[in-house]
Amino acid sequence: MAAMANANADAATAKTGTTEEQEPGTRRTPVTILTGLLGAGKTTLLRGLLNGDHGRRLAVIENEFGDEKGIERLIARDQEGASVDLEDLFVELSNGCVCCAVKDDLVTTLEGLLERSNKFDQIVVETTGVADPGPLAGIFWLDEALESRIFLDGIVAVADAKNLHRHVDDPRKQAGSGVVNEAVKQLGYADRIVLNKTDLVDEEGLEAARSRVKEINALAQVHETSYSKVDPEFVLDVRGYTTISETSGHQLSALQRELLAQEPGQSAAVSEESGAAGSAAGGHKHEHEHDGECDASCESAHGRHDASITSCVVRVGSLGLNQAKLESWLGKMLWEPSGGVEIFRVKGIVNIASSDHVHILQGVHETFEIDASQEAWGSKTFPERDTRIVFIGRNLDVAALTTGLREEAAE
Ligand SMILES: Nc1nc2c(ncn2[C@@H]2O[C@H](COP(=O)(O)OP(=O)(O)OP(=O)(O)O)[C@@H](O)[C@H]2O)c(=O)[nH]1
Repeated sequence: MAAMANANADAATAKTGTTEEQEPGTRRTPVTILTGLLGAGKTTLLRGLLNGDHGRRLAVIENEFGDEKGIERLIARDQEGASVDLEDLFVELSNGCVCCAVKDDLVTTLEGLLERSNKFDQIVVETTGVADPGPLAGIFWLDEALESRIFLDGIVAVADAKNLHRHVDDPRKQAGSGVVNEAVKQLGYADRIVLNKTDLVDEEGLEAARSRVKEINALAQVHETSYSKVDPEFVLDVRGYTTISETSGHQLSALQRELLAQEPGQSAAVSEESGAAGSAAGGHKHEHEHDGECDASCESAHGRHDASITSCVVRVGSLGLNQAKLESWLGKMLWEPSGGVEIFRVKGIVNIASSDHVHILQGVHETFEIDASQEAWGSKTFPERDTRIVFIGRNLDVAALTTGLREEAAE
């Protein structure tokens, strides 16, 4: 509990740019997105969290299937399981796309909920019925300028070790099949993966599940569980998207270690620790603008996917990059991808030629930001200028990404 209070105090401090004590009621509330296929163990995990002795008061927001086909109702439950009025927030989730029409509603409603109630320290959004957590992540990873009272803490995926292969390598959902593989996508977006139901597999089966998870997502920390028993901190204190000024030196070093642990140009091993990263206060995110309706790019976020989702790390050594060019290249990669490429998650340490400071790149779905950290190149943690970017996505071609970065983003 103490850790949480401190973390929130830090966040409030960073946001106002002062070291003053936070005003009561001004702290930002973390939002956790909980994803995973039916039966993987999400409810078991939630039950454990709601009954857990971690000191956080959780609001769980889940979809309630309504009478009308395709319409679900979001309800919140507090620690005692009592449902909390969400002002009849109805959201069309049937196609998994909440990125367009309901973005503002959802955020406003959650903020309203927080205004009215000091009952919650953290919100967990369970995404049953939403195959694709990407658009939700984009919604909750809000711009500092919005003065939002909520922030995205992390995406947690629960996977069933016994059935992982059956879902992830479903022959009906392979490359070129034109069918979305939700299981792969959920793992691809995750910051933390709870590899559950380990009691139902032998060591060989577990190893196979473990390595398949790592192939898909090299960045996420993975915890193997039976009955979703995890340390609450593992899923509730991810800080996966916090701004750099909210990020401790420890976390930044963790990100550095994480990136260093990855071999260039291939699917990488899962790191020991996941660091939070982001931008300095005052940085701004680059978002793909939608105009209220589901457009073609929105369609691509939930329409046709295959199972060719992996992670890779792109390195360009000491080559100095130009921030504007890098932003423009990333915008192109994220918003106008070609050749079947789709990037879910991007995270890295970047050498911007014009700056002495280590820059951090952070992106999810169609939103990204690059900003200076307080660390300078030449420090113990960052002795040499060196760019390392991890991409998680579909049809990634590490050679093409490296060439693109070299040719289009160099100073
Ligand atoms: N053997 C075994 N059973 C488990 C484990 N975790 C959960 N279960 C059981 O699996 C079933 C599904 O678990 P839930 O937690 O309801 O899964 P869920 O992801 O919430 O499922 P939906 O609500 O349908 O999306 C329940 O009967 C659980 O008791 C586990 O680690 N091992």
